[in-house]
Amino acid sequence: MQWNGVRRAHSIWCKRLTNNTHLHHPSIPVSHFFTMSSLEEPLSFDKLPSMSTMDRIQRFSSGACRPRDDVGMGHRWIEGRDCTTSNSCIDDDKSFAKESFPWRRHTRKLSEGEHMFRNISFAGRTSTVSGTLRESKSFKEQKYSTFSNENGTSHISNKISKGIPKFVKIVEVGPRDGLQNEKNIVPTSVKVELIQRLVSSGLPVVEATSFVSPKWVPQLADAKDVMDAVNTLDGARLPVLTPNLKGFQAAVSAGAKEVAIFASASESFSLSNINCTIEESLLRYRVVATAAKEHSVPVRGYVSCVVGCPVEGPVLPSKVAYVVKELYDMGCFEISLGDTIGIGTPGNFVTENLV
Ligand SMILES: CC(C)(COP(=O)([O-])OP(=O)([O-])OC[C@H]1O[C@@H](n2cnc3c(N)ncnc32)[C@H](O)[C@@H]1OP(=O)([O-])[O-])[C@@H](O)C(=O)NCCC(=O)NCCSC(=O)C[C@@](C)(O)CC(=O)[O-]
Repeated sequence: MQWNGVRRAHSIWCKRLTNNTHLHHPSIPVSHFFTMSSLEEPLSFDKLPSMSTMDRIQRFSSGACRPRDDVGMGHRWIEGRDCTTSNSCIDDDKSFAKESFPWRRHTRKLSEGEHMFRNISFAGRTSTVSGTLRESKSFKEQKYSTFSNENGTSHISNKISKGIPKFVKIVEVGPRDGLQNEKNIVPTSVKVELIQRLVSSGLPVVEATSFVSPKWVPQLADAKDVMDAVNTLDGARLPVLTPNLKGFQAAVSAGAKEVAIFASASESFSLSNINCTIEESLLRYRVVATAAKEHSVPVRGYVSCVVGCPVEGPVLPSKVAYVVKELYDMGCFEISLGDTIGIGTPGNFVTENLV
């Protein structure tokens, strides 16, 4: 599978950046994407027919432990705390406790009542979330669990095998999503080379950068220079994030041929990430979408926190559906559903009646 090829072909830089690849199912305009870590489920898609039911459940459940070799730089997978092998998460957990906790892509199980204390950094802004798992917003209280009985297991198993797409579209977002939280500024030339290599590896879509406020995301302040250098690359689409009209105009001036707008299904996440409510963001994005239409620039849409939010906990599907419909009505040709904090497992999706 292409994913394997990408991981093998590149240096540790690229390995880490494939941690930020988003997968899209192309057969419907509204597609699901889950931000995957390096040896996550995509690697197993092609192997699924030969896997036993229990293998499938383990691979797709939140209890799976990531072998140390497969942990990308800076992306620690801390689930599976019960592991006891030399590849176990126990060591990871110790160092995990010492390091700062980027808000995205990390989850870990805490015992009931254990204190949760996180520095959550949304693109340059850091806030602290603290509480215990007994508190009302905890995922545990909200019945985030994987099925463990036989009926549940076979139900998930059936769902998984029926739902496996025949084709998976990879949207590589490493140069943008992978870099945006890096403290040390990566030189523009390195970013450009990274994009060139990702494109030459055969990836069809490589999100190149963001035309966002440099005050919020200093790492991507060179968006114009990056785009100037890569906008003539053949062989892949190179969308860029645009949070508002200003960003859209700058992107188009720099030669961007596709843009992405990014809303959230969680009010708190929207405020933290783009400093406005969901409704305000949709107003902005309508303006961007209209301008994009005038310039014949395709617009991808993102909806973040479709399973849960680091602040609010579980997110209702109806909230997700609302934002998706708005983006769809604006003209987004594709909408990615983002499991932004990496908690989505087959048994983890909240149904309206559980909340
Ligand atoms: C949305 C804003 C701009 C609001 O930021 P704000 O501070 O509320 O906006 P503002 O309009 O008051 O502008 C503040 C300053 O930024 C400037 N500014 C304003 N817009 C731009 C722009 N486009 N390009 C360059 N500069 C800009 C503007 O000109 C002004 O400059 P000043 O007058 O102070 O010198 C800010 O919050 C922002 O840039 N946020 C971006 C955050 C971000 O990039 N987050 C990460 C991406 S989202 C994500 O990762 C989720 C996703 C997509 O991966 C999906 C998933 O995984 O779930």
